[in-house]
Parts: sequence; C-alpha cells; structure tokens
Amino acid sequence: MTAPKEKPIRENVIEVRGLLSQFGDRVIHHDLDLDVQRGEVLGVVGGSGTGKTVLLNSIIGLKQPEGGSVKLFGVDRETMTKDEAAEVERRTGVLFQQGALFSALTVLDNVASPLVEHTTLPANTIRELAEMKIAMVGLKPESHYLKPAELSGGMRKRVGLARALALDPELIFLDEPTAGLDPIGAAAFDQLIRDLSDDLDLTVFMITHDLDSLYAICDKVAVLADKHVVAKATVQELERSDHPWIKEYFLGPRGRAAHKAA
Ligand SMILES: Nc1ncnc2c1ncn2[C@@H]1O[C@H](COP(=O)(O)OP(=O)(O)OP(=O)(O)O)[C@@H](O)[C@H]1O
Repeated sequence: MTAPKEKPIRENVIEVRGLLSQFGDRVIHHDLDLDVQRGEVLGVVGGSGTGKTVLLNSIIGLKQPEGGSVKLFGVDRETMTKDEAAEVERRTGVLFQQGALFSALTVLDNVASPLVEHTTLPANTIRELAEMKIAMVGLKPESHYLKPAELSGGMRKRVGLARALALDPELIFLDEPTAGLDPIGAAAFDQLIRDLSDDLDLTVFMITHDLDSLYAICDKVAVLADKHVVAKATVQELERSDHPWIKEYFLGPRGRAAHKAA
C-alpha cells in the first residue's frame, strides 16, 4: 500500500465555521470549525454518537445548521442560489453508509442514475460512462445486470462508489466505506480510494472507525470530541496528542496494532 505523500497546501474545498447543530435542545456540534483542502484525503473519527454523520449531512445540505456557516468550493450554503446548489451537487459525490442503492435497479442503472438525473446526454453515452465507472472501481462487466441483493457487501460498496463518481466529482463523502468488509476487502477498498484521489485529484471526506484506513490512506485526520473538531493533523501528530480520547484511540491496543501494521 502506498503511504500518503506530503502535499502542498491548496485552496479549501470545504470550510466550516462556528457550526452549531441541534436536535431540539440537544446540541450535537458547538463552535465547530473545519477546513478541507483540495486533493486532501481526510479521515473523520470520533466516538459513537459524536456527530460525524450529522456533520457530513450538514456539509452536503441534508441538515440545516442551527448556526455558523458551511462553504463548499467557496460558496456559502446559506446564501447559494438554486443554480449554485445544483453546481455544487454536480461537483460532489456521496457514498452513504448502507450504499443506498436502488434495490429494483441493476448495477448499470444504479451507476447511470445521476447521469440520467443531471445531464441531457444520449442513452448510449450514459451507458458507456456508467460502464467506465464500473470498470474504474474494479467490477467486471458480468456485474452489469445484477441487482444489489445479488452482490456481496464489498461489491455493493464498489457500486456505491461508482455511482458517487458518475458525474466526475471533485469532492466525495464516504460514510464508513469499509464497515462490514473483511480486512482484505477493506484494504483493497482503501487502496482504490487512495488511487482515485491521486489519479483524479479527488478531495475525500471519509468518516471511519477503521484505524488501518487512517494509517494507510489519510493525509490528515479530524477528531470529533466535545462537540467540535478538537484536532486535525496527521496520524503521527495525533499519536503525540495529550487529548484523552485521542490518546486512548491511537495508543490503545487497536491503535498500536494499526501503527505496527502501517
Ligand atoms: N434525525 C435526528 N433526530 C434526532 N437526533 C439525531 C438525528 N440524527 C442524529 N441524531 C443524534 O445526533 C447524535 C450524532 O449522531 P451521528 O449519527 O452523527 O453520530 P456518529 O458520530 O456518526 O455515530 P456512529 O459512529 O455511531 O455512526 C446522536 O446522538 C444521534 O442520536
């Protein structure tokens, strides 16, 4: 596996400032700041229920923040026009935790669906583009006419990734992409994400509990605790942190095992 290389600092693709997220009286995020630079593979970690998915949803616009601001590609979510929102959506891909594939559609039609929705391309071009994305994530043409129920968990993740890549996004969001995969499948999926980021200059926002993924492919890791991002740094820097949760996470038995394997 190729270790992440040091990259020059580039413009922010995601810029979150003073985010406040609540459900009723329950505060999930308070004064949360986060920057993600172009081309960066960012791992997002934190204890269960710390609000990683809520953060993802707030950035992609599925949850309206109660305060603060979220900018994508330099455009503020709150004031963006309908056209700007459509443009941001076109430049962004999302792989949800459960894959969120359409169960009634074949692999090919699942991957083609964003192209059907967002472009006016002729059907044969859409089909060719979908076939290319399916090949790009390492699936064979035999998978084209299978339905999601006929796929393994790893294949389903790959189809979800192919669909997230359908519109050639510059930024993708992945919610626990390797959850449920065996270690070999997870390592292969990690490598695929790293290669895509390197080859396509893709910015990746990846929620994960998988320490191996952090060591193998992430340029930086953002840690969610105490309702905000308490650190954003390389894993090597985080290993030296004094924050109790970070210490426990990286220097506990699983962290040490991942460190040794990296
Ligand atoms: N629609 C909702 N209504 C009310 N509370 C919600 C809603 N969605 C999330 N929450 C709450 O927000 C908190 C953060 O949830 P979130 O799913 O973001 O956690 P997470 O860090 O992704 O957790 P995990 O690692 O277990 O997936 C949780 O306490 C959850 O119960």
